[in-house]
Amino acid sequence: MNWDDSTTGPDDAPTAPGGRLVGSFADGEDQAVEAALRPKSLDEFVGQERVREQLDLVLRAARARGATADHVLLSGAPGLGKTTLSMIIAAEMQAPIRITSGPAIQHAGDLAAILSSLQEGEVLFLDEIHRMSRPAEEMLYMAMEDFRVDVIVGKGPGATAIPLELPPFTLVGATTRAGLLPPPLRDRFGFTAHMEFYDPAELQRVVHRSALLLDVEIDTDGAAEIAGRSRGTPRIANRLLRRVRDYAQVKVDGRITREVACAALRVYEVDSRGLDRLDRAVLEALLKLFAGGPVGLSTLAVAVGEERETVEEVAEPFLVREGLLARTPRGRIATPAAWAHLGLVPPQAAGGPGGRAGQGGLFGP
Ligand SMILES: Nc1ncnc2c1ncn2[C@@H]1O[C@H](COP(=O)(O)OP(=O)(O)OP(=O)(O)O)[C@@H](O)[C@H]1O
Repeated sequence: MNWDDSTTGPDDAPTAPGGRLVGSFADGEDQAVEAALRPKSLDEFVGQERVREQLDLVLRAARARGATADHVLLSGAPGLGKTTLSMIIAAEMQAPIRITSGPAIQHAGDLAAILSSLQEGEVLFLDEIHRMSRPAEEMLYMAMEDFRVDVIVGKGPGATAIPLELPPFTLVGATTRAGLLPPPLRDRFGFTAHMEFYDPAELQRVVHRSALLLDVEIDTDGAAEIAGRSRGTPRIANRLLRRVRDYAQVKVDGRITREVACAALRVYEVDSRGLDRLDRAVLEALLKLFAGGPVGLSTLAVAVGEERETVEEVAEPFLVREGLLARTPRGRIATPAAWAHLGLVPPQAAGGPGGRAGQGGLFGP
């Protein structure tokens, strides 16, 4: 996704309907299986060629110098492999890793406790670093630069700062919103990588790799079909693979072909472009009720019976990224691709209200 901070939010923010198959945040089941599916080295990590190459250099050079690697900032949408990459950094540096997140660090003292217990060379993975509290963030500046923090003891005029030396460590910060990071924090990272959405060929490799680890038989077309519906995100690819595997086990002989993948994903209502029921409901309302727009967000939300925020934060980012919907100052409008995807004819072309063309194969053969 063009994870453009100004126009998009997480595509399955907390308002998302529960258990969304194409949501990019990890659910309980994901967390249970993700450990088994995570690549353990840079060589195993699929795609993101430039990031991999640059990171490889950073880590090799640090290893050759016998030094701790520079701090690394990883930005990109959820499920693209930021946690995985942080673990790989630790593995490649043969260092232990400590995992925490911005929301877990509300007080500077929370951060001081973590920092003061780090071992030399340890990797500290700080997920959602943009959600850390301000005082903790300021403490981090000094820790990153000078490997030192000032612990404030007492309150008011009697408060004193006790300097605390820290062992050299590597901070790996992860954020979905690099634009929200204050520049002084961003500037303290020696290496910054933006993770892009994966192309279908890369996702196909992710699916094949995971199928092998899960002991699932899948052919090239079956993997391509799952990859094409995974919204550029390995986490979604792995989740769709597991659901298709269920279908293949119960309905056929366990082997995943294109036909099996299409039939399974029809059951789960994930269409050929990776849209789910909510995404299509928004598009259908826009096309059928409002002739493709422009229509205001609130009106559109009422039409689909969802909260405004759900439409804006859950459905729209992917529709915008796919070039199916545009946000304009006058309201939401559908693009020609949206008409084509739902197999409908725009009013101008039909010479009247939007008409139905032959129903395109929304879910594949
Ligand atoms: N490049 C990759 N190659 C193979 N598998 C990958 C890759 N990137 C991610 N995955 C798989 O996708 C899943 C999600 O990855 P990960 O947890 O690292 O994402 P994330 O960006 O940290 O997400 P979040 O921001 O929600 O924590 C993992 O199971 C991992 O195995």
